[in-house]
Amino acid sequence: MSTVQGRLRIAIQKSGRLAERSLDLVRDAGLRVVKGNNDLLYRVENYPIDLLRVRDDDIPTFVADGVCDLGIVGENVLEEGRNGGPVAEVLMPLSFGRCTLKIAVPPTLDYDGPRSLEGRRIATSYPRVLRRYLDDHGVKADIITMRGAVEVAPRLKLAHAICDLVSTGATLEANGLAARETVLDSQAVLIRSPVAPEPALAELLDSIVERMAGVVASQGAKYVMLNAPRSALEQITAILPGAGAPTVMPLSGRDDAVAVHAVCQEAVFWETLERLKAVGASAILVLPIEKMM
Ligand SMILES: Nc1ncnc2c1ncn2[C@@H]1O[C@H](COP(=O)(O)OP(=O)(O)OP(=O)(O)O)[C@@H](O)[C@H]1O
Ligand SMILES: O=P(O)(O)OC[C@H]1O[C@H](OP(=O)(O)OP(=O)(O)O)[C@H](O)[C@@H]1O
Ligand SMILES: [Mg+2]
Repeated sequence: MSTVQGRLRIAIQKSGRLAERSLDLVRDAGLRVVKGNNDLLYRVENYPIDLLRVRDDDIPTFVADGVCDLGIVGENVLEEGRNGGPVAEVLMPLSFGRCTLKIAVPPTLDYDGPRSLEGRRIATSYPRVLRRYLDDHGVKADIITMRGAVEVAPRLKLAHAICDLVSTGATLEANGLAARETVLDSQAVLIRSPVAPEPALAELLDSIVERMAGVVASQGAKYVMLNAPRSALEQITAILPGAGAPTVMPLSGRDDAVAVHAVCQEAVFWETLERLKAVGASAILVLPIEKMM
């Protein structure tokens, strides 16, 4: 049973790359968050829920141990936290905090695949994930663990290579390093404790998870309305991304044309609209979707 009587707890990053989007997700799920006088704990005023704001490294353990019922954390941190102890269940990817853990090297290192790392020193904040990668590739190398500023290690002659998170690649470029191997693709995920909440809170927990799933599913989803020649209906349905079966309605005074309404689960690009027009669609309207259950 969860350690806090009468209230659920959600662990989110206090400050950093995931902090704002995590709070947005919680708010979009209908939780009214109020800042207390305690910076560590925010309260939710319309449900018995608290938000625990911590360093992201602590989130997997808090959730695995049942100190928190849910948590939002990067897959990279979750993987690094695996130590044979209890694990949190990954409920869903959240489509933010996307980055890739990569091995990068300076131009002075003659690189020809992971074997080139044999006997070298590699600096990283993810020693466990890197060790697993090296073992999988049969490479023996020394790992130097650094908390931050990993990218300066080769310049300081602390290491021959680094293994660090990359998103735009600007940090690597600024430090004259080139990405060579992908160790892990990562994004933020929602995790759930293996420790059940107290029975009175179980239903609330499930409904919060379901709401968050709805918020994530509606991100990027669009409601598309258009008029189409009846004869082009099949082509139009095929072009609409992730639309399933659209609603088709008659247009008054027109036997040859219909109105089509569809929820598109995947991104609708300008190219999509151009292709729709090319097969005869007109009066195309694309609306954002707020929530989806
Ligand atoms: N450049 C990036 N682009 C997108 N997501 C990133 C990037 N760098 C990191 N992330 C993701 O955001 C998470 C948090 O990154 P941040 O830099 O805020 O971590 P931190 O410095 O370890 O923070 P904390 O103080 O909470 O320990 C990372 O673990 C990763 O999942
Ligand atoms: O490929 P880029 O877009 O340049 O992003 C990569 C950088 O982002 C992260 O650090 P962050 O900026 O979060 O700072 P930190 O090192 O203090 O965590 C990561 O550790 C890299 O240094
Ligand atoms: Mg951290």
